[in-house]
Amino acid sequence: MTPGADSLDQRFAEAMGAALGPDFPSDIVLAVSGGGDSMAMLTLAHNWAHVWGTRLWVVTVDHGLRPEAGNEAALVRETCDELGHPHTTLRWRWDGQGNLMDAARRARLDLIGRWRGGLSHVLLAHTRDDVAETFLMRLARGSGVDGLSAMTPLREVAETGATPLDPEACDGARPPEAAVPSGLTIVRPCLDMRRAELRHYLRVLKGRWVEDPTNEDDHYERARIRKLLRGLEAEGLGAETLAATAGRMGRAREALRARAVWAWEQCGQEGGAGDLVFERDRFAALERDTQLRLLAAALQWVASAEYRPRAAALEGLLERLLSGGAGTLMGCAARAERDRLRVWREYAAVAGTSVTVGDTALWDGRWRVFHPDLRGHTVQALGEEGWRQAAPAREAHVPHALALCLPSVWQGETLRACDALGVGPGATTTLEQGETQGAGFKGFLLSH
Ligand SMILES: Nc1ncnc2c1ncn2[C@@H]1O[C@H](COP(=O)(O)OP(=O)(O)OP(=O)(O)O)[C@@H](O)[C@H]1O
Repeated sequence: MTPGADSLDQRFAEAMGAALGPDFPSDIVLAVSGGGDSMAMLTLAHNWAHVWGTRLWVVTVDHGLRPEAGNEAALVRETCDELGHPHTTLRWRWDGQGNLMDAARRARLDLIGRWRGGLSHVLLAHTRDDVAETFLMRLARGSGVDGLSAMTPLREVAETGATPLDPEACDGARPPEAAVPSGLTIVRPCLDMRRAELRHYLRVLKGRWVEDPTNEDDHYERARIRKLLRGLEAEGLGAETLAATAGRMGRAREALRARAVWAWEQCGQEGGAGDLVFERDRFAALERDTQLRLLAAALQWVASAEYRPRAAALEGLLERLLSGGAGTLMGCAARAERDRLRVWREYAAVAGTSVTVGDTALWDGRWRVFHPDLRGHTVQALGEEGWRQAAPAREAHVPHALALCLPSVWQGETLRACDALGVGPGATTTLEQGETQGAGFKGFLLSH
């Protein structure tokens, strides 16, 4: 039996309470596409916010992918006007790069992150059906424990960077900036609800929503998976079972992650050039999953890469290291040294990349270079030429291969500074890998 509207309001309030704890933020962002799930969430959040005196900021991203997208944004706006919440439409256009659905999801979060001002919480309307579908999709792709883990009701996400939002892309109100910038937390209060329950809720309340035709279009993997799921449901392997399995995978992942963090504390260390070092004997004594997990995370951290390396390539590199060899993967170099294993950035992967001193952009996705005296000069890898020019002033003992990939400041052809080597005017280069924000490799391990 489908539960009635009251019980869904109750469950929503409980989910919010569990996710936020006793200190509710005064203002919250709601990402609403106009589809059934998020339109139901809008009504649930409206009822909830009314009780708690919370202000809701509703945002719709118009991906410009379908002619109806503008109408969907208009429907959300109308509903917000009726309910008395500010609504904003953010516009995005695909540049044709990468997988469209993936790019749209990324762009959505990025745009909302830049628009949100000082607000820290964004509500998404993922349901238990989404958990089951994602599980099936990942299963079909051959994912391991990490990929099969269920989404969580609360997730801190990577800082979206300081690129300002283009005012042309924003139609509507913008939340004010906070005195102290905060991280971004995604809240999924509908994660224990079924899509059918949310639609029923909207029908009972005579709420409106738009059915996205791509949800039934077999060109999209998501649509095919939904069909497959309906078939499996008929055979007794329903969304509930799959979602529960995904939940168990999440717990398994937590346990494996905790072991990797423990192992890192036992045998790992950050080097002085953005590299990572493991004590060879202790690393060799770890169980295979922990070794793979540490090596994968090390490569990801050093390369600032969003994705884990492919399993086969990772296994190959691990074998080479364990047998005393070396290799490269994902723009990183790794080698066994006398009593250590080291992973560092491969020079070839950063040669030619540059930012300007004082830019908000990080160099190589993780170095912040700030020199008040050298503003406007170029940041790039040290390379052979920099190594040669630095020779008279080189202080620190950084091996040649590692030094090549160090960020350094250039004025034309002349090396002006390289902090790790003690060259130039003072240490103002910091490792600030986006989402770990100074928490270092341990912070990265904890969040991956
Ligand atoms: N264009 C968009 N603008 C704002 N928020 C969005 C948009 N698309 C998705 N979202 C948010 O992300 C959540 C998950 O996105 P997904 O594409 O998986 O949604 P869905 O299952 O189709 O849900 P809905 O029926 O609400 O569109 C949505 O429930 C919604 O909160």
